[in-house]
This record gives sequence, C-alpha cells and structure tokens, in this order.
Amino acid sequence: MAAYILAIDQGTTSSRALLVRQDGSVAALAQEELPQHFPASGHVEQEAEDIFGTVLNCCRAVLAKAGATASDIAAIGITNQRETTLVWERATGRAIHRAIVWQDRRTAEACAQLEADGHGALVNARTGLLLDPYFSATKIAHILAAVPGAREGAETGELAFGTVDSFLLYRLTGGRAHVTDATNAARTLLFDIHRGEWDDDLLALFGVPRALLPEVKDCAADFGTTDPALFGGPIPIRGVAGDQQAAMVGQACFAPGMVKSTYGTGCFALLNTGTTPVASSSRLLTTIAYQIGGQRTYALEGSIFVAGAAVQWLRDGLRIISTASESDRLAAQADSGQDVILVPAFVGLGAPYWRPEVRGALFGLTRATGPAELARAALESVCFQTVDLIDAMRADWPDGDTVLRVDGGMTASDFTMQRLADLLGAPVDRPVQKETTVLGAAYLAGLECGFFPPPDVFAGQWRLERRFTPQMLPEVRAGRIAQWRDAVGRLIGGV
Ligand SMILES: Nc1ncnc2c1ncn2[C@@H]1O[C@H](COP(=O)(O)OP(=O)(O)O)[C@@H](O)[C@H]1O
Ligand SMILES: O=P(O)(O)OC[C@H](O)CO
Repeated sequence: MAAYILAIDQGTTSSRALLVRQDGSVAALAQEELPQHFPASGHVEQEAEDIFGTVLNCCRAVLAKAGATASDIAAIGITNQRETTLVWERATGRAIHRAIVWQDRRTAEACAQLEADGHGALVNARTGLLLDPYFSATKIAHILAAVPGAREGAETGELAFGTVDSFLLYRLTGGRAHVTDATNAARTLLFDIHRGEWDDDLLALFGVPRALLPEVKDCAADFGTTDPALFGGPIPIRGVAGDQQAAMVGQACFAPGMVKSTYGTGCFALLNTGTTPVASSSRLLTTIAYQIGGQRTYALEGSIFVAGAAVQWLRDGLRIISTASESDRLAAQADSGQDVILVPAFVGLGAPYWRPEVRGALFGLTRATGPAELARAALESVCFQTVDLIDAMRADWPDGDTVLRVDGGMTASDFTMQRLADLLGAPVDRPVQKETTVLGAAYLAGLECGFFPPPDVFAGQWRLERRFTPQMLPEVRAGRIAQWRDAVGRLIGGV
C-alpha cells in the first residue's frame, strides 16, 4: 500500500507540501515563499505562475526528500488561501490577470454601491456572506472589465474562473479538471449555500457568466489525476478544502458547538453549527465547514484580516524585531503601567465591524512608550479581535464550547496564547499536531481513498500539547476590553 498522502497548502505568504503518514505524522516538508505585489494602496496581487510554480517545486522537493515516487502516494489533498481570484485561458492554462488576493480592497466602492442599491439582504440570505471586497465576485467582475476581450472570452467559455484550489487542479491535471469544492465555492458570493449550487440571480447581479465557473464537488471526492509528466506517474487528487475549513477538519471540530481559531496572516475562527446553517445577527459569516458524502456541515465564521501580519509589521515595517519569534520575548518586557492599544486595521476591519475603508491607529502613547509596548500592543490586538469574534459567536450560538482550539504559525507565541486565554476568560487549547490545516487536507483525501479512518476515530487521535488557562482578574479583563472597544469606537465612530 502507498505510504503517504501528499498534502499541498497554498497559503497567502507561502506554498508548502508535506508527506503525511497513516498515523498523521509528517515524513517530509518543503516550503517556498510566495512573492506579493502591492501595485497601489489597498491592492494585493500574486502572479499565477508563482502560485503554481511554488506548489510544483514544493511537491517535487518533498518527494525527493523522502526518496518517494508517485506510486508511494495514495492521494493528494489540497488546501488553499480562500477567495483569491484567478481567471485563465482554458487552452493554455495561463492567467489573463494577476491573482487578486483576498486582502485586496479595490472593489470596496463597487460593494458599497451594491449595498446602497439594496442587494445586501439577498446576498446574505443566499451566500451567508456580506457585500465586502474580501470575497471573489467583485474581483472577477473587475478582471472581466479590466482586461480587453475578457468579457467575450468569459461568455464563450474560452476563459475559466477559479479560486486557488481550482487553478491548481486545472494545472495539475493538465487542463482536464475544472472543479472546486463546496467550501471554496461558498466564498465567492455566487454560491447558494442552502441548495449547494451556483445561483443565477447572483451571477446576474455581479455580471459573471456561468460558462466561467467550475463544477462543485464534496471536499472528499475524485478531483482528477495529475498529469503523469509532472511527478513521473499519475497521482489521484481526492481532497480539497479552503484552508480555514481544512484547519477545522484537522482540529477534528466535527461536533456542533466546537470552535477553532487559526492564527496565520489573518485569523479565522469557525464554530461548527451542524447540518443547519445559522444566520448571524452579529455580522459573522455563515459558511460551509465541509461537505462529505453530499452532506453539508455549516459554520459561523469570524474573519480578522491582520493577525500574524501585525508581527510582520513589527519585523518589516517598524524593524523592532528581526524574527517573528522575538516578538514574544519583547512583549513580555513591556511596562505593565502602560496600556498602549493598536487597532491593526491595515487593510480595514473585518468581522464583526466590516469597515474596509478605515485604517489602523495606536492609542495611549507616552514618552515612555518603546518597542516592548508596541510589540505587546501588536500581540494583544490579535487577542482583542478574537474576543470580539467569540462574543459575537456566543450571541449567535449561546451553547458553543467555551474551550478554543488554536493553530497556525502565531500560536507558537506563548505570550499571545496566555493573553488570549486571559482576555477571553476561557481556556485555549494548543494541539500537539501544529500542522492542522495540512492535516485536514490530508485527512479529506485519505478518507476518500481509505487511507485514514472515519471521523470519529480520527477525532479520538487529537492530542493536547498545552492548555492556557485564564489568570487575569475579571475586573482587569473587563477594563482592558473596554479600552479596546473605546479605541475601535473612536476609529470607526462608535461600536
Ligand atoms: N513565534 C511567533 N510569534 C508570533 N507570530 C509568529 C510566530 N511565528 C510565526 N508567526 C506569525 O505567523 C504567521 C505565519 O503563520 P502561517 O500559519 O504560516 O501563515 P499563512 O498560512 O497565512 O502563510 C506570520 O504572519 C508570522 O508573523
Ligand atoms: O493564508 P491564510 O492562512 O492567512 O488564510 C487566508 C484565508 O483563507 C483568507 O480567507
């Protein structure tokens, strides 16, 4: 029997490939940074060839590291940065425009106009999402308008649209599969999450021809087979999910009420609400957590655009640290008498405020404020934002778990995890297996091909590495949260 699942994680800042064994352990890993382009304020782009090229390099590197060949791989599982939008020529697989990344705000005005025209309620009812530039539909419309001839090519079916998973599938299968999975489709603003289908009213609203769209499949399904020329033999592709949903699977949050929060570039908290979608009255998103065997499981999602990106700002913008891990030690040295608050609205604010036009601010600066206080403010800003999300979740779903399962690069910071537990007033559980996003993608592929056990057995294999329990006095916690809310309120004009 083949020894590994090859899991591909195409993230915002890097592409990674991992070989995962049947016990869930990682046999080999390869990673490549992905160049980012910021052509104008609020614009974030990536080259499609960089996305595919880095993935291909990582897959080849990881096979070489383990001395494995295509026949050692039971299946491939793919997980990806979501919403990021690509349009390409079917004949060549070449993108006609750089990928417009999820963080890109260029369609903020188009979204505001659609909202002003009264379309927000329909969009929210069908998709569970909000009219925000974060999602794909207005990005597709922008590409079709910006590239000469693109609209005609879209109508005639010469062009194809896809999120990153779909583009990778197209290229990995040598152009044979134009497919996506339900979790990625659910982030486009074009997919009815209740019926599980592309929605004609929404396609008309955003001006997106149906001929552009991929076929939508379960997360564990037959997504095609790789072009044999790529890896020296064909490899079946059997699992796909957006990265936040894959993390939910990797964290084994299969029961209604379970919550996970992933701290990468941004932070995304998802609460499993079972097979019934729950409409949010707190401006959270309703989304598909996973779809297996034709059965959709839903989630409430809180999306924060800046989490680890605040640490990158300390490193690359302020240059007060040289590696991300230094932020932890520096923050621990901060003067406890100074309450500096950073609202890291570098690309606007996501849930629950949804204000794409605001920009960040620092509050409470004194002559004594230095690098340590700024580092602490950056790490705490991620915790405060999580408090906002979890409060919103509790309002929408009062019976949710009080324990938060965390993962992602930033959870390496013990300072942040302790402060998160303190400010939440609830335990924070960090698992032994830190590669939960990749594990989720691997699991979906392995479930489909019989490499991994059913969900209940898999859930029993989840292991705790460390539980952070709240140590802050309740009145101190309440005071700090009030300071945060006051800062956000002053920035956006009232919370
Ligand atoms: N020890 C650390 N302390 C704080 N932040 C960290 C630490 N290690 C990594 N990070 C942050 O985590 C992020 C990378 O996490 P990752 O899950 O790989 O992100 P992504 O999937 O978005 O590329 C970076 O923004 C980095 O600044
Ligand atoms: O690349 P990440 O891990 O920050 O995730 C990006 C999200 O999928 C955007 O919705």
